[in-house]
Amino acid sequence: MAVFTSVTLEDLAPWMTQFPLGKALNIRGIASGIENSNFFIDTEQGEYVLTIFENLNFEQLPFYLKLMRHLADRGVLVPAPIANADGELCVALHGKPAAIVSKLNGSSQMEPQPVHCAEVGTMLARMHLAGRDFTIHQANLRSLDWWQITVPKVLEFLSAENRQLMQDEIAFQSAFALTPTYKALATGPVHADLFRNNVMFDGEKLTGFFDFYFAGCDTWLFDVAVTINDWCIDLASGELDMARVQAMLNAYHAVRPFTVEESQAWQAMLRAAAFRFWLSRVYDFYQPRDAEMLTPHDPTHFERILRLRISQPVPALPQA
Ligand SMILES: Nc1ncnc2c1ncn2[C@@H]1O[C@H](COP(=O)(O)OP(=O)(O)O)[C@@H](O)[C@H]1O
Ligand SMILES: N[C@@H](CCOP(=O)(O)O)C(=O)O
Repeated sequence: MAVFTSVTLEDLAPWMTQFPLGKALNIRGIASGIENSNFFIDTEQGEYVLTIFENLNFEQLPFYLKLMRHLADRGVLVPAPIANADGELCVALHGKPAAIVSKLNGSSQMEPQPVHCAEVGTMLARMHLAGRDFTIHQANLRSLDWWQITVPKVLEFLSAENRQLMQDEIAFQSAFALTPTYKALATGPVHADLFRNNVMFDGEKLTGFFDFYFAGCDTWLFDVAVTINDWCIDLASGELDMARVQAMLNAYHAVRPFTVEESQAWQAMLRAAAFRFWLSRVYDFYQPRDAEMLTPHDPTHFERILRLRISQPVPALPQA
């Protein structure tokens, strides 16, 4: 259950008067989700999502909410945060930061076909381009610096074989980040967690990306790699599905062409994207937060994917 802070219509009605959305008519909790308390709300203006942030604070939230607003204003399909009468996107409710965003239609597509992957590739490229003039900088908080701090904390929990894999990969990625090829990669705001459960579809039509709370500034190629490693694989084996890979990469490339340096970095970046989620899943598994709130994801899934991306050739990026 993902309503950690409960809100009634009586609580909501006076709070809502600061937003230009008319009267609140109905509120219902959203059961899925693991981080925050989420609600669908109906107002005189339409349907919205209210989120009460359980972990992020008032200093951290402007980056995420302003990025979503910036992207929405440029036609990227993401929930648009609604400002109150003072222009604020984040306002206290029951003493915690809260925001109202537009509701996306549809549901997550958990068994994607090439047509869905092409939609995601197109919107991802549009999102990267639209983020170029976003002026707030926040690093991806789950990138190399975090990996280097976190690896020593989890090594003791791993088998000798996996310890070796983790040490080899952090050494490889640390060295790769110093190369001219890596330094030539385009960067900007990225979603960094664009898994199947963070995108809405209405049939074959994408209606939006959401859950931006791992977003940060990083290489665009890392974002592509994270997305490919979830959307374009056989979930049981972790093997890439070529039809879905080609559909996503070609659609992305048609909007924002890949560069020569990105082609050179592609396999390393697929490894980085697998490594990032292997590490965070191992960390969450052995150092869980409030246990009753969180069923840790299976770390072996991304260990398997990492081994495959190291040992097998990866499909080339399209070239101009
Ligand atoms: N803007 C939105 N429009 C429609 N549904 C949404 C929106 N934001 C969240 N949801 C719904 O709420 C659920 C939980 O949201 P999520 O961001 O995954 O929560 P958490 O941050 O707690 O993990 C999603 O699976 C989705 O069904
Ligand atoms: N996608 C990550 C974990 C983040 O969870 P989310 O539900 O907020 O996307 C993983 O699979 O490890």
